[in-house]
Formats: sequence, C-alpha cells, structure tokens
Amino acid sequence: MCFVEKVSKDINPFRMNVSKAAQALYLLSGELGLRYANGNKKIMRGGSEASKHAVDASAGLVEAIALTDIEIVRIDLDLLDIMMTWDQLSDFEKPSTNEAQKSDTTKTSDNAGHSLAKPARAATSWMGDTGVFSASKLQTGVFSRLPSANIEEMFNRMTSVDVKAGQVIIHQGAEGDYYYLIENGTAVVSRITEAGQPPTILAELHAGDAFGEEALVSDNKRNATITMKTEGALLKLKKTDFIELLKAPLISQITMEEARKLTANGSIWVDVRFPSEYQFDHLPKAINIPLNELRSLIPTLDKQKEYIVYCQTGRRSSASAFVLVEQGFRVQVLQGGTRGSKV
Ligand SMILES: Nc1ncnc2c1ncn2[C@@H]1O[C@@H]2COP(=O)(O)O[C@H]2[C@H]1O
Repeated sequence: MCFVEKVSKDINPFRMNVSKAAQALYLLSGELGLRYANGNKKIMRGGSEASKHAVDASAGLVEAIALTDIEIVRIDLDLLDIMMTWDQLSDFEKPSTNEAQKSDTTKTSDNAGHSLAKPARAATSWMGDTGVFSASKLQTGVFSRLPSANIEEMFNRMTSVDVKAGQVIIHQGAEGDYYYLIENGTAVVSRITEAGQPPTILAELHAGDAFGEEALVSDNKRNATITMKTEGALLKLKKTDFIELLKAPLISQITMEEARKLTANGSIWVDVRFPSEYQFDHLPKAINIPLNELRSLIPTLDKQKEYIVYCQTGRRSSASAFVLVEQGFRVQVLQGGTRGSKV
C-alpha cells in the first residue's frame, strides 16, 4: 500500500506523485521546508513531534522542498479515508458482551424443532474478521463507491454459508436469487456455449471476489455456472437487498440530453450489444464492447475516461456498468436505453 521513498535535496516531493491521486506525506528523516498560502513557513525535521503528523498537499500548502536528502512515506488520501471509514465502522456501536453473545449464538431449531438458517454474525464482526477486504478492493471495487451506511446494512443482511469442494453455487440458466462474496476458498466460473460440448472455463475467483451480480442487475438468467474448487465460506445477499443497497446507489442513470453534453466534453459512448446489432445501428462515435466480452476487453479501456454505456432497454448496459464500477471505472447508463430515448 505504501513504501519508503528517498527524495533528493531541492526536490518537491509532491511533484514526484506519479499516481496523480490526492496524497499526504509522512517525513521519516531529513528536513523538509514548507510554505503555506497564509504566508507561514515551517521546517519539519524527521523524527520530531511535528513529523508524526501527515503533510497534506490539499491543506493550503503552496510549496514543499527537501532541504536535505529526505525519506518519506506517501499515502493516498482517498484510500486513507476509506480505511478510516472502515476502521470507524468496525468500531461502531460494538454490542455489549452479553448482546454480542446473544447475536452470535447459532440457533439451530425453532420452537417446532424445524432447522433454521445460520444467523448472520454482527455487522461489526464481518468487517473485523472477514477476509473479503483487501486495500486494493477497498480502493477500487464496489465498496469504494458505496455510502458507508449501505456497506454496514449490507453486512447486516448478509448470511454466511459454508461450502464444499465441488458444490455448485450457481447454475447457468437459473433465475438470479443471490449476490455472493467469497470470504475464503476458490470458485470456478464455467459456461456452456454449445449444447453437448464441455463447458469453457472462464475464470477462477478467490477470497474478496464477488459473483452473481449480472442476473440480478439485468433481470436475466444466470450466464455461467459457479462451482467451488475448494471448500470455503461465502457471504450471500438476497436479490431485493442487492438491488436496494448496491445496484441503486452504484448505477447512475442519465438522460440522452445529459449524455450528449457529457460526450461533447470527452465521455465515450459504449454500445454493449452484440456486434451484429452495433453494426446495424449505433450512436455516432460509439465503440462496441459487447456485454459477453466485457471482462476480456476491460484492458482496452482507460480509467481516466468516463464511459456512457447503452443498449436498447438499459438492461444489458446496467449489467455492464456494474462490472465496470467493480473494476474502478467511471460509468453512466443511458436511462431506458435507445428505445426509451429520443435518438
Ligand atoms: N468471464 C467471467 N469472469 C468472472 N466472472 C464471470 C464471468 N462471466 C460470468 N461471471 C460471473 O458468473 C456469474 C453467473 O451468474 P450471473 O450471471 O448472475 O453473474 C455472473 C458473473 O458474476
């Protein structure tokens, strides 16, 4: 996530920011001269009390110059903010020990002796001890775009299931019912493209990966089969909860008029229909990234650009948008598709 960098005398360490993300620096050794917009000047020395606080380029700092060779640690402010949000959430309203014991107690049967699903752990417990979250997932995945209240609620509503090697979690062609996060274990994504032929392996998914979103977002059938390769644990979220907590806030819909303004300013139309549909008619300057090839074509897209995805109805484009948001892209959906808009 961050590492120690050496910066030579007379260099502004903020100029060496290759990621262009907003950053803070911690000074480990050497002397750093700082000049602020209000005219204040400071010399910070590594190891001093002052150097325990971050130097934040966004806080009125006009200039920073290394007065000697220095050592720094650079931190991405967005990532820091996301991690602090998580830290606060996992510390938020911790139940008293008795309450915690009550909510963690696994009730295996109701009064009539029927077996019940394993109850969810407390939300705070998911956040603290699940293997679902890595710094990179927090930084670029769906969780980086979700309001923290939704993340907490999502964990409240998720249930945990233990799964065995060989267990099929999703069958291609079935109705979509749940969204899944892999807490631990490995799953294989496969698809049958021709009847009677063996399935094609599309991908392997690991702890922290999610699946099962496409049928829920697009109201379609499952487009692949997901089979556990190892034993593991999954977190699952019901379709209605997924739509409310993830789809609604993550997929931003815009009208044709808004889309035209954005494309005039550099945003890119992406037609997610099949190539034959695209060739028949497409919006001016639109590129074609068919939904079924989206994952393999993602490396051809540019994260600095904004994409406006469209299809005829908004269904396939919503599914594409969700996958792109998961990968850290800025994306909008043409509301109602071309059918619902004046083209
Ligand atoms: N190429 C792929 N790589 C990774 N996951 C995939 C791929 N194709 C399909 N999936 C996942 O497999 C899931 C099958 O169910 P869904 O269609 O709901 O959502 C699908 C995606 O989450």
